[in-house]
Amino acid sequence: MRIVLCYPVGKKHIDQIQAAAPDFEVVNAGQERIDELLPTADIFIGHAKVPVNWDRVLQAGKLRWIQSSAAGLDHCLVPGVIESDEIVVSSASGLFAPQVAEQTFSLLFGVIRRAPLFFRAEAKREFVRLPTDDLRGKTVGIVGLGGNGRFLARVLAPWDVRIIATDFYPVDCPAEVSELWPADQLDRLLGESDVVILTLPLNGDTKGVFDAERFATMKRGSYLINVARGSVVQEQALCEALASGHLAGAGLDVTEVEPLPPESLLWDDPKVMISPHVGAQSARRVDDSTALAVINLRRYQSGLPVYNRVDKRLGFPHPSSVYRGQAD
Ligand SMILES: NC(=O)c1ccc[n+]([C@@H]2O[C@H](COP(=O)([O-])OP(=O)(O)OC[C@H]3O[C@@H](n4cnc5c(N)ncnc54)[C@H](O)[C@@H]3O)[C@@H](O)[C@H]2O)c1
Ligand SMILES: O=C(O)[C@H](O)CO
Repeated sequence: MRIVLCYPVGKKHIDQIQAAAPDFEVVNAGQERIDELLPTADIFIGHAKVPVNWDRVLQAGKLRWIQSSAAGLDHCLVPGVIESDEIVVSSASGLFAPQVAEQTFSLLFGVIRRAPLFFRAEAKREFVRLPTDDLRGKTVGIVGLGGNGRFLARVLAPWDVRIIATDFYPVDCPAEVSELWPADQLDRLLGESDVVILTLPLNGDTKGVFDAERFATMKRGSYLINVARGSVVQEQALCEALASGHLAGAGLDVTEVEPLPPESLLWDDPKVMISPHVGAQSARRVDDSTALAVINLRRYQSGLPVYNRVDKRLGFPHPSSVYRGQAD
């Protein structure tokens, strides 16, 4: 039986996985050999950034479990995997919440404190003083109160903001959140928020949901921060909402196409701050992904349900499955 890995593991991580699954052969495919080796895997741990021939994987009929090293599963939830009764999929939901919050803060404060304009002036050695906005007292709407959204709510609270949120499972409202509504109350959230932060998954229901109508529903002068997936937003509509002045700014860690094409209007807009999908990045990312994989490997082999098991049609875990650092 074979475990195929595809994330930037070192010897330490491979040893940890091997120790947790002594009956398995552990093979580190990396991005270079993932397409070739995935059909031979019983278990896949990782995150393929390169195209994979999933038909070949499904025809081989070996794969039983995917432990993603990413929170977003859009890379592996192809129709054959979704329809399979045999393949379990679990995610890294919430695992990178502190880093995603740091990235959200740098975009959020960057945009409201006009960092893109100041950086442009700085590059020209110009000392340009312009009025800036501030966060205190504003209403922040978090769309998707999972691992990332909840962490953000906690760390935003000291700014005396009113935090409202929507979630697919609107249960267990944290103390920092004034109102938690079901996902279908998105327009209500948009109409009340000065800052909207996207922390929801990309799936059939959420693709392109931020269209011209949604932007028109947002408050005039509000900000959009997207640290989820670029395709949740229709970028043309976003550009128009910014150009008309309806939106005061946007901070984007993710874009519809990555890398963002050179011709995109977003590059030139001084109200926009862009980062190259680095929200989950940190030196400890691989350690954290491996720690969850090891916990789940032990559970999987003992017949216990793995943490962060996703509903494959939705692409995210039920709250009861979420790993919150429980001791095993
Ligand atoms: N920028 C980055 O580097 C980065 C890093 C991690 C995650 N992400 C993205 O952010 C998403 C969230 O990450 P997470 O770790 O918090 O995942 P998570 O699974 O813990 O949280 C997602 C939450 O969104 C909710 N949700 C689902 N559909 C919704 C809808 N239509 N409206 C409102 N809420 C909805 C779910 O119920 C869940 O609580 C991931 O799916 C991934 O695509 C991006
Ligand atoms: O989903 C995630 O974990 C990040 O976006 C990296 O893929």
